[in-house]
Amino acid sequence: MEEDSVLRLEGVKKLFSYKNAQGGKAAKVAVDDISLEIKDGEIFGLLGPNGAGKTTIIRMLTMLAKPSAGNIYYGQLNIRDDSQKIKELIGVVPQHINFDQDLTVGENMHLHGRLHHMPEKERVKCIGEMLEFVELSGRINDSVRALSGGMKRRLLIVRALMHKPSILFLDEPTVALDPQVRRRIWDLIRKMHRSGVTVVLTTHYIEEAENLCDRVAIINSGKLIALDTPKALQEKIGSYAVEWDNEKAEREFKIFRSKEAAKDFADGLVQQNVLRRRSNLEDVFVELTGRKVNG
Ligand SMILES: Nc1ncnc2c1ncn2[C@@H]1O[C@H](COP(=O)(O)OP(=O)(O)OP(=O)(O)O)[C@@H](O)[C@H]1O
Repeated sequence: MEEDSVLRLEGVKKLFSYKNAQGGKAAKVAVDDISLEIKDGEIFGLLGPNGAGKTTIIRMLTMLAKPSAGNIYYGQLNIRDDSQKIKELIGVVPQHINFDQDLTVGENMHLHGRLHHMPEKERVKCIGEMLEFVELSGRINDSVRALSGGMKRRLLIVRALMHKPSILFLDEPTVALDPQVRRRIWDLIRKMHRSGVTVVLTTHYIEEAENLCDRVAIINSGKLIALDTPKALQEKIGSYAVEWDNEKAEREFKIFRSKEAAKDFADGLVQQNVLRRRSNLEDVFVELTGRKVNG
């Protein structure tokens, strides 16, 4: 175990059993033997396409689902024996907004605080601070229904911070938000991170993983394909890319280790719309899996 590790997965597996169309028994391996460590103070990303197994991993880490095999440790604590203690350490931001829409902003926050056994005085103080943190102080008495999508998401994030967890999990924190609102959420995640929280998030947005994460685990079909800093992952496959349109007007690309090799290749191409650029995490994903993250 690494010294600065706060969370460790050892051979974690999740199998879902279900009935197939013929009424027979079938099983789906959603998470397949994943081992990794998350370090204190990092922003760690689980990147993969829809159905890769990211949500299932987060659900096991936050004890909403039990692993079929393997172990999960928070420091010395094990999710099987120490779930109560671990619940106090973690905050969870679900993928879907799950406020009580008939309650106000303040009432929803109080509800969450009561679930964590926070006394009223502490709740009032904390809610004031949290709403200020996300510039929603003026909305405390408004119905949650009246907030924009971006505001609801900011509120969802600070609600998960009320009991002062040291690790925050966010499942697709910016899904379905427009680019401007997405950037605002990124700023909020960075701000929380600067205040000392370790962040674990899932995403299928390449840009999100590249911009936000210190390290990224690439997940495909339940398996861990690669894990490193975005820069190191890019450098592993080669830092330079050339792309062009093929005969069917589809984009193709090739990766190179040197700028000169990329330039020579690009200069020799007769195809349309030739572009030279730096490689990115999408290229890493395609090189390693043969498929696109979002396609
Ligand atoms: N309760 C379940 N029963 C059967 N199969 C399931 C169940 N939950 C998830 N799966 C399957 O497990 C696989 C992984 O799903 P999961 O939701 O973890 O993926 P994901 O990477 O989070 O994708 P998304 O971003 O779409 O949520 C998928 O093939 C999914 O259909």
